[in-house]
Amino acid sequence: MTRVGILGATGAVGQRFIQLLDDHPDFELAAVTASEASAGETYKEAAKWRVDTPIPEDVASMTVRATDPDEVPDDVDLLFSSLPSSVAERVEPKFLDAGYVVSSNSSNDRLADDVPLVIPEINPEHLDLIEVQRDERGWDGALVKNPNCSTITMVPTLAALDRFGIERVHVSTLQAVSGAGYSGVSSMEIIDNAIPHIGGEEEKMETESRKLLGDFDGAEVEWHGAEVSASCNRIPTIDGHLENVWAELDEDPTVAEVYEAFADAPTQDLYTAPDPLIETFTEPDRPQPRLDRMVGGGMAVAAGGVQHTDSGIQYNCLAHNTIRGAAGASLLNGELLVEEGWV
Ligand SMILES: NC(=O)C1=CN([C@@H]2O[C@H](COP(=O)(O)OP(=O)(O)OC[C@H]3O[C@@H](n4cnc5c(N)ncnc54)[C@H](OP(=O)(O)O)[C@@H]3O)[C@@H](O)[C@H]2O)C=CC1
Ligand SMILES: N[C@@H](CC(=O)OP(=O)(O)O)C(=O)O
Repeated sequence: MTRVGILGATGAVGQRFIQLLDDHPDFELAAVTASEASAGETYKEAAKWRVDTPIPEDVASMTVRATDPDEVPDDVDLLFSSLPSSVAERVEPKFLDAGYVVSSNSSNDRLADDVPLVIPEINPEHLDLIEVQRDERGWDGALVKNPNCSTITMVPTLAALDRFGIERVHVSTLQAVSGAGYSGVSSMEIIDNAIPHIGGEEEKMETESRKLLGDFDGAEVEWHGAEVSASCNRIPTIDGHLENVWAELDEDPTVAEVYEAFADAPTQDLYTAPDPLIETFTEPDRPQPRLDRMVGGGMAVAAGGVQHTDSGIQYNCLAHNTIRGAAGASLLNGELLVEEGWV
């Protein structure tokens, strides 16, 4: 068993970690941290539990610790981080200096040259950037990031299409309110409405996707050369980000060849990894958030509606933003870190 901890365990993503870690065959939850305001309380007292399964009994009675390396037991081998990025930026390096391996969902440092930004099925080899990171930063620990939830929804489909050569991508998103956290968008703002702006999200999709699809030569990642432009919108769904993608390719595949490429997407032999990675739908009105966000236990990407247009191949994709887009993504990176001997 690998003993794990969660930094920011009482939040929306932290709660998903707890749900996904319950009954995990290889990970044992040994520590939960949050802000000073929650430290010292039991988890049940500190967390405003919103997930649709009960708090596991053993977690409910755990004492929440302050988010400080001195508060976390030394025998914890792996930490998952779901702190606000402004906090993570300040706090994660302290854990890395103290020798912890951190699989983080927070957006700080995702684009740093020496930080692996990883989707295990797509670019597991980027994990070897840890060697470069340790040389450059002098850390005994290691920092690995998963991408933004909208980015991770689209990138597996782009990786599949890259066999035809991706030149240019346009994407328009319809993102669920849970992506902004429980108090992120007020009901008066979002009911009967759509908001055509999510701060920083477009830039994240445009940059993180190119790093994820880039080539790693053992020393650095050369970003993919495709042009990516994104337009991000908030809509009143609870979970599941739906995206309309236009991909301009070097080759001109048939619709059937595109579906075949999606169905061939690689998988990983890891506990939380779905198989297949991409569930395909040939019905023109799928995928839909309410119907399809739980494909592969919330860890798969749903894709469908493939057609030829004057702007290239057009299709729709969808993933669960707090599972594949957040806690599940970090958890899967943790499983890869263990599998590859970094923990
Ligand atoms: N919600 C989502 O769908 C997604 C979120 N993310 C990212 O994941 C991260 C967490 O998001 P989310 O769970 O929604 O956020 P929440 O605000 O729900 O939770 C934040 C967590 O961090 C803790 N925390 C806050 N301030 C501090 C501090 N100063 N020191 C230590 N701990 C602190 C909170 O503890 P306390 O309860 O004591 O305040 C809580 O446990 C963010 O970086 C977010 O951008 C990424 C993808 C999707
Ligand atoms: N911005 C995303 C959620 C999020 O927090 O993303 P990131 O992990 O890049 O901070 C959304 O609103 O749906």
